Amino acid sequence: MEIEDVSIRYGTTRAVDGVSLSAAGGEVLALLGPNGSGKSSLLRAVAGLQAHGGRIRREGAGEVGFLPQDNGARAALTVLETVLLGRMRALGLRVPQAEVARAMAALERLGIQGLAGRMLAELSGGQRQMVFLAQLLAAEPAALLLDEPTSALDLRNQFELLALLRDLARRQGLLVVVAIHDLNAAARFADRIAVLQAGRLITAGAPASVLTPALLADVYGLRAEVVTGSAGHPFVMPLEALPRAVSARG
Ligand SMILES: Nc1ncnc2c1ncn2[C@@H]1O[C@H](COP(=O)(O)OP(=O)(O)OP(=O)(O)O)[C@@H](O)[C@H]1O
Repeated sequence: MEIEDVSIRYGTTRAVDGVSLSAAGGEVLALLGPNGSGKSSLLRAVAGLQAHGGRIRREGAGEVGFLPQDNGARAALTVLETVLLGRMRALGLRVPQAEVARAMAALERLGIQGLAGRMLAELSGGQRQMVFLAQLLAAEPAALLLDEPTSALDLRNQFELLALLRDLARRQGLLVVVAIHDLNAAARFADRIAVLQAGRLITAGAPASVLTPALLADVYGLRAEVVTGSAGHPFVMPLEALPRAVSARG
């Protein structure tokens, strides 16, 4: 995937400003940055859902799975498909067994096969988040664009999901681009980290080279220590919030 000089405006707001970035199948790229720094806008543009200046090229075939951030209805169904689902019982469940097995396998990968018969509306926020992830996985995409996929998940589910995504990247050559606020989760599971601030790409590279005290001060306004965790990944420990610099707010 090649993102070249991409800019996105909403009226007079410049949400993304001349971002260039490339990523390849087999890697997990984490998009970091403060609230309003342009992560979601950039992901939506890559997913083909957002008008933008510049160029975005995806090489190779294969579907792109996109998990949007908003917690509302996330089912990737058209209106017609949704209404047709209401006729499923009347029409008889004419989904081939192999497809049901594939869907169950996606649920099992996420450890939520036990939810298969439940109504979506009766699930918790985190359970729903996992269901929509299963929906993406079942489509066996070549690339996954995920906007804060772990925001509603407990610590264990966060860990398992990110580990699963990294495994899929490694074993199936999937490209995973994930916008995420948890710096330590990004450090643990991403091959590369790209940091946005006020729509601009500040830096991109290996977690250990990107997550420095200087960056945390400049971009997040935090005085922080960065230590090397036992797994060899950088681990960020915020110490205090620095006085807000007016120019640094998104
Ligand atoms: N539909 C919209 N109309 C107008 N402005 C928008 C719209 N969507 C986003 N913005 C603005 O564009 C900028 C970037 O927003 P975006 O959602 O891409 O940031 P983000 O990094 O994903 O933020 P967060 O971490 O809070 O999810 C912000 O200033 C935001 O207010």
